Amino acid sequence: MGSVVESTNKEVNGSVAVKNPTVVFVLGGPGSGKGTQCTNIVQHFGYTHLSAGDLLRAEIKSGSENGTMIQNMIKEGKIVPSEVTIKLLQRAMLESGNDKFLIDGFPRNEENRAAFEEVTKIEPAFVLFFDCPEEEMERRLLSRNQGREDDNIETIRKRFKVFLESSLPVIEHYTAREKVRKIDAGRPVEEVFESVKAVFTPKDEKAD
Ligand SMILES: Nc1ncnc2c1ncn2[C@@H]1O[C@H](COP(=O)(O)OP(=O)(O)O)[C@@H](O)[C@H]1O
Ligand SMILES: Nc1ccn([C@H]2C[C@H](O)[C@@H](COP(=O)(O)OP(=O)(O)O)O2)c(=O)n1
Ligand SMILES: [Mg+2]
Repeated sequence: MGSVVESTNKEVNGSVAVKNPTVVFVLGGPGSGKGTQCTNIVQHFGYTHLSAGDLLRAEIKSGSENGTMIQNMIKEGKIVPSEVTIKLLQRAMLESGNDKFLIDGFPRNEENRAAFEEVTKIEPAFVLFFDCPEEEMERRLLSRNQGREDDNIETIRKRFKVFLESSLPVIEHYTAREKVRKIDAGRPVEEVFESVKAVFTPKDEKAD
């Protein structure tokens, strides 16, 4: 017997998908603090955190047939074809049993964005954008110490270039649709989270 959420799931393009999920895209440059703030949001607001980068790294570790391709692209700071990433996101959404998701680090380019919309028919509730100076992001990435193959200065420079050229246009797309909630992410973690909380708290629950 499935859970309540599973029993109301629907078919999209031949595969089962979560019915009417709430999706928030969490975007920002590498090292802007997406993962850190998502952990805080999960604790306070009951979302499931899905990091596209974490899902891709788990896919490499699992020894899947796409593993080598994903690993090479991540090392080069390039963006993996959306077909691969969207399948991982869809599977994780279903497995979570939840219907509220923070999708962290996706969509990272126009191809990601258009394909997700086409395949899932999901429109994000809003887009949380962590805006952080590049020098600060570089400092954070060089001291992240998670043993990531892409946290070296050569790959970091490539990732910054991809962010400016490919990811910022996605943020502009949603800005034009009034979906972007921009946060000054260059401040200490707790201060950034105060601003994040204000975005997630319904207006009628806010103190005057
Ligand atoms: N506001 C902040 N100030 C200082 N360091 C931060 C802040 N937010 C995150 N960090 C640190 O910076 C590094 C990158 O943060 P992370 O959340 O992994 O960013 P992203 O997912 O956007 O790459 C981590 O080591 C994290 O602990
Ligand atoms: N939508 C995505 C997200 C990440 N990737 C790949 C390419 C990115 O440079 C790496 C790392 O992404 P991740 O979000 O974990 O990196 P940051 O948290 O921003 O430092 O994964 C991707 O190909 N497509
Ligand atoms: Mg991250």
